[in-house]
Amino acid sequence: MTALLEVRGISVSFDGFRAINNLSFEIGECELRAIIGPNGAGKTTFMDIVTGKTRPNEGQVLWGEGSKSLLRMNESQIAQAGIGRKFQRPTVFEDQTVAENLTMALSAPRGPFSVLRWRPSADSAARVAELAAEVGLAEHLSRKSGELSHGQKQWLEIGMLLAQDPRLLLVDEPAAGMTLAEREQTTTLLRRLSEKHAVVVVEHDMDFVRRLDCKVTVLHEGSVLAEGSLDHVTANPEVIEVYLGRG
Ligand SMILES: Nc1ncnc2c1ncn2[C@@H]1O[C@H](COP(=O)(O)OP(=O)(O)OP(=O)(O)O)[C@@H](O)[C@H]1O
Repeated sequence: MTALLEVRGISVSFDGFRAINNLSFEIGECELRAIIGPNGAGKTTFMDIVTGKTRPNEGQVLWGEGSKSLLRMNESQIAQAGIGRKFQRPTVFEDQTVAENLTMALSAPRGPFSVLRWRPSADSAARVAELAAEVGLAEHLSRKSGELSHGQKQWLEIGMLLAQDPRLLLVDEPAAGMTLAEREQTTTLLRRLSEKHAVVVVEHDMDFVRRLDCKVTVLHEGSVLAEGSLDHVTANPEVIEVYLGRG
């Protein structure tokens, strides 16, 4: 399998503290992966490096068929290359409807100036309806986003990311603040998305990770401690020691 994203031996230090320490990671096209690890393991810093927010001191971050170096691109170039990131807190425009938020997201790849000239078309309306259906919001297109539940806002934001047609989606702690029913719908959504996109989910909630039913990467002190099925990694004594033993 050729990797879609390949991270080789990255390290980053903040004031002499090694937050990421010789970390290597690979994900293939249409693969679903969960990243777990205790607080401070380096999960957020890892995503910051992939999306260009933080530059590593060492290592390589390679993308796509041509193994292009993401380290030569800025954050917006990386997003346009096909990496979408969803932060933990939803950042939808609360005064706009679901349809308006999705429509704005569709216009985004055309760049900041073209957004001003961009006008919704029949095609874009169809795409907005398709995106809403994909994230379970087909019935809510005309609702103000501020009226949605926390989980629905998270799905809307995922829909907004999908509008840019990313090849890789990075999703940070989606389960936080969700009801059990919303968490279950979110695992179903993420599994379905991974049929067409690579998806990396950083998550603390073990029941959520179990339902994702995918390969798990355990980070600890900025390195990969274990990798494999959830049952495999949770049987690893080192993982139990550093991670599960504290929970
Ligand atoms: N900009 C920064 N300056 C200094 N230290 C930082 C910076 N960013 C992260 N760190 C440190 O790097 C380590 C890794 O942090 P990171 O946020 O990546 O961990 P995490 O696995 O995402 O943790 P959590 O599960 O709590 O979100 C932590 O010890 C953190 O304090």
